[in-house]
Amino acid sequence: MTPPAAPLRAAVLGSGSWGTTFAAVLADAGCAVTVWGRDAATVEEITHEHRNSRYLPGVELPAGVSATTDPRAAVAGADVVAVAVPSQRARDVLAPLADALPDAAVVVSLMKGVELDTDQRMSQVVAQSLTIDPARVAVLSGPNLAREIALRQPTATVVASTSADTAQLVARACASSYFRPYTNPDVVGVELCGAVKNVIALAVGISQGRGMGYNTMATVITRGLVEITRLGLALGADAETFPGLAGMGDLMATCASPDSRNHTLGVHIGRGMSLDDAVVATGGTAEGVKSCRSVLELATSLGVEMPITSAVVQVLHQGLPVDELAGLLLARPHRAEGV
Ligand SMILES: NC(=O)C1=CN([C@@H]2O[C@H](COP(=O)(O)OP(=O)(O)OC[C@H]3O[C@@H](n4cnc5c(N)ncnc54)[C@H](O)[C@@H]3O)[C@@H](O)[C@H]2O)C=CC1
Ligand SMILES: O=C(CO)COP(=O)(O)O
Repeated sequence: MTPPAAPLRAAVLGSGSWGTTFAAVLADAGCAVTVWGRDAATVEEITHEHRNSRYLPGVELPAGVSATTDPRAAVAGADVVAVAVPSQRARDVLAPLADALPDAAVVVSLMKGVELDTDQRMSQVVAQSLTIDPARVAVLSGPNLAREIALRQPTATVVASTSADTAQLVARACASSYFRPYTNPDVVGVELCGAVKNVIALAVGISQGRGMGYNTMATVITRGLVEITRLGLALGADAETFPGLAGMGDLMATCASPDSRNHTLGVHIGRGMSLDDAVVATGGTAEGVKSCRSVLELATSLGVEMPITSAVVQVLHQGLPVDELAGLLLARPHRAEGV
């Protein structure tokens, strides 16, 4: 009889809402998990009280999750390292760990952003800053609002990697009775879906903040998916990814849920709040605020048209009055539907 496989050891970098929730997912799937967090009080609370009251109030964490403020200790001996810090901070967090990462470890990005300045996707940032083969990197993305998962409500996700072995290892590490991973070799498509849906959720939030209803929401979501698809195809993604969990699935969850920070921030903007005030009122990381600019830059460099993304950039960063947004989009030349 073959002995049962040894439990995997996992590290999670980032003790915010998704990092802490994913640590619980990994523990429920049978991994021994260490979370790295910057904040000593949060680290203490996770380890000794099995809670993270700042980011996941009311949620009890599995006993198999402990935490440390030392990132090198967190990754020591890990088979799987998950990264859940704000995208724009990933490079600073990871680069000092390049010589601490175990040789056989795979790294999974949980982040949904595109780096400003370089316009790189997070899997590219991960591989570069840790100086590892991209085949050791995976991306996990899907309709995965942290709070629902922390309450163990069922959902599915996509684990993408250019290496089937890497994707399967990450899927094995996180699969449980409430969390179902599907693997996909299309890293570019899965990753773009996760980053750009945040921009579309901002646009939906803005329209709802202006009092618009479901027709507007459905129009923005549907044409938003067209924009995401257009950019993805220009970058070599697989067309089948976009109607899947990482594409349509995540768009639906993020654009519909009041738990989404991007959606919520958009509502504040739609109601007339300044960007600075909306960031504070929303709390947590709303990746679309920064990534809308890098996504638009990427699209422009490829000659890809992204009118909703462009309108969000204009409202958030270039002073376009919110009540001119709809007119701007609807005044565009008429065309045939489709990508
Ligand atoms: N919350 C969610 O439902 C989901 C979030 N994500 C993605 O996960 C990533 C992390 O998001 P959340 O955990 O939700 O954010 P969060 O705002 O809840 O937590 C962010 C964490 O990063 C830490 N942090 C902030 N600045 C930092 C810095 N300069 N250096 C190191 N750490 C820093 C904070 O202390 C905190 O622990 C984002 O890319 C987000 O798009 C993906 C799926 C679901
Ligand atoms: O990515 C998410 C759900 O899949 C979370 O969305 P927000 O980052 O907008 O909260």
